[in-house]
Amino acid sequence: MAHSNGGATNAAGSDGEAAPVPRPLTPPRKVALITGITGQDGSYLTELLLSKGYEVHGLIRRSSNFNTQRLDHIYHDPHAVPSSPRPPMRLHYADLSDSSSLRRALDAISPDEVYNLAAQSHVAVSFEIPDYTADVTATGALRLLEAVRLARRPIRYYQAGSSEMFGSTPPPQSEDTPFHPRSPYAAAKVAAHWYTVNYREAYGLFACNGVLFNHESPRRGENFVTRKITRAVGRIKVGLQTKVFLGNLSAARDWGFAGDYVEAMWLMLQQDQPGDYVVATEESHTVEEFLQAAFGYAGLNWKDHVVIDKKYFRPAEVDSLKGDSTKARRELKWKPKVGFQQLVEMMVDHDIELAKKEKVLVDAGYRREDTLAWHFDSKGLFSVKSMYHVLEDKSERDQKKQIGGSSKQMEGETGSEWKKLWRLKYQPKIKQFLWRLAKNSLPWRLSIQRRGMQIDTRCPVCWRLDEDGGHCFLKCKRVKQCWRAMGLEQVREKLLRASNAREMICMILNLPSDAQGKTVGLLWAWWEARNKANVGEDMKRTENIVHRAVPIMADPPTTNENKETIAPDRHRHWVKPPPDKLKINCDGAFAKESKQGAWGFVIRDHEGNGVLAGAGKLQEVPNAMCAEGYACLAALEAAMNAGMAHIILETDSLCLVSALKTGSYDYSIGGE
Ligand SMILES: C[C@H]1O[C@H](OP(=O)(O)OP(=O)(O)OC[C@H]2O[C@@H](n3cnc4c(=O)[nH]c(N)nc43)[C@H](O)[C@@H]2O)[C@@H](O)[C@@H](O)C1=O
Repeated sequence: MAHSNGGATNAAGSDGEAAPVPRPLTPPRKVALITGITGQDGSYLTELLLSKGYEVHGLIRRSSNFNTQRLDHIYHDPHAVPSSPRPPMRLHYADLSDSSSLRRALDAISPDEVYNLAAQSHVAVSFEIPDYTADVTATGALRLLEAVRLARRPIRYYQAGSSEMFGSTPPPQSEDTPFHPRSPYAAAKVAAHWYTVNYREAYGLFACNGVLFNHESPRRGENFVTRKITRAVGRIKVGLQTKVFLGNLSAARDWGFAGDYVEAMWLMLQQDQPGDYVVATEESHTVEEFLQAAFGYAGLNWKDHVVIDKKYFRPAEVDSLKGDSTKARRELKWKPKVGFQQLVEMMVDHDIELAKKEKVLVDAGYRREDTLAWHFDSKGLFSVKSMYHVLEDKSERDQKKQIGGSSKQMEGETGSEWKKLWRLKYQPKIKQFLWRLAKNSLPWRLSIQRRGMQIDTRCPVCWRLDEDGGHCFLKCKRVKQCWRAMGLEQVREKLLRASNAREMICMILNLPSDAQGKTVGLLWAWWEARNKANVGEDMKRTENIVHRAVPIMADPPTTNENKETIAPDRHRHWVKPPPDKLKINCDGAFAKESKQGAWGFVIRDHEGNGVLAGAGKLQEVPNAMCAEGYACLAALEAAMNAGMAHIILETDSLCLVSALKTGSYDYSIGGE
């Protein structure tokens, strides 16, 4: 198909007289980016694009659990086959509520086509979390459009619209039918629709809206009515359940097969001109008719099993949807392949098979109520200690992957170097400095530039060469004078052989104590002097730096063994941890109305000095306990990453404390 604007085809300019331009034998494969790739439509679209030779990239949100089940059959962990060529499908972290993450993703992936399928897509849920729905579904689309507009190359954009936008406007609904949304979800989709039209008209973007009517499949989420029904049919058929609770049975929908609908999305982006298209089967059925078809196909009578529950009625309902997809059929040459009855049968067949597998487990003795279980403990009980070990294990494995497997261990690395570091008897700020040095996270000028800031990258001391860690501490003309003045030239030469900062710190930790003290003193004193020079002050003379290094290396152990560490009133005063331990205080907050929350933690040493802190926001939190739990998890993860082994965890959530200590959890807290 031809591309008038922003297509992936390369313009190979030729005026008839120019020498022929050598071309690759096979055209480069097109690159697509999909938001919402882990959903039903994302997985079908990924399969379709891969079958057409595309390289497919998906954006996923950072969250504490993975929900990539629908992609498991396609996705190959790049670590598992490190030598294979560029895998055709890859996942990246980004979030529709964060513009900068979208910009970075587009820069890194440089796609030809972007499919925006991500949304908070449950209509009933949107009444409970309206502003989150608006942020992701409407403003998220706007953020992505803006990123597409600012991208370095033309990109074709698809916006997933919804028949819900028609709301109370009577059927049949076509591209010319006015919108009358009946839920926060539908209103957000209308906004995203018009943002897309506006970016097309204002900036000439190749941007299309697909107004898709309900589309289902065996991959449909289990809280949408069709899948809820077919799951119930399967479980009732094999004897795992007897009743299913539903809301309004008279609502009518135009239900098609998701696998057919993703083809329409793709076709829209292959046209000469961008446009908006209704995608529908043009056949409408009520929820009751769906029930009849599904239960009837399984030889059951739905009336024996369905119970009406008011809780599933919505504050405002969309009564009747039936699409008119004439335009898509004419211009895209698209039509659905799977009809209503075939769709119902496909879903019921799938869910009966699924229920049979469940039954096997139940018959084998797994018949018990769902409980929270800690997978890493044989009894399923959670403990902070086991969590620490799990995280430590993971971090070890990740590091091995990064350095190419266990055979390439770094010099001196035994996995215990962090413990060694935190046990050193220097002041906490110096230990923290060493840790940041090992993690390459000190703000050398080259590092700042790599994070996107335009600055002069030359060393602020010698002004000759670019400043990175190696230059700053080992190679700068002036720092070499300090090493020599302290009689540490041999140590410097040894450190120069380290292949990275972490290896250098390992070497320092393994030095004899006298040389180690001098080295640490010098590094710290040099860093202090360099920081002053960096903000325009005069650079200190060598003898001043050496003079400053001496008290650091001679700093006595900062133990507090004789001081009282337990305050009389434990509930009112923060109690310092003992000298060989660090204390984590964490807390979570939760707003019931918005289901939003926040977490934070601070880690302090035995003198009360803050060593590490963190905080963040949470979306869609079901209850306060979850926010507390998240705070605890974030703090432990941070402590583990920093190699802090001896820690005390303190939280004000009695419920969490009791869950951690006993492994049981009071379910009534979340009201669920
Ligand atoms: C095109 C559009 O399609 C979907 O939105 P939806 O039409 O709301 O889909 P649904 O399966 O949640 O509801 C269909 C009808 O079924 C009624 N209904 C009765 N009893 C239950 C019930 O128990 N659960 C549910 N979920 N619905 C029930 C409910 O009141 C409604 O009238 C989303 O993909 C959306 O993202 C989208 O864009």
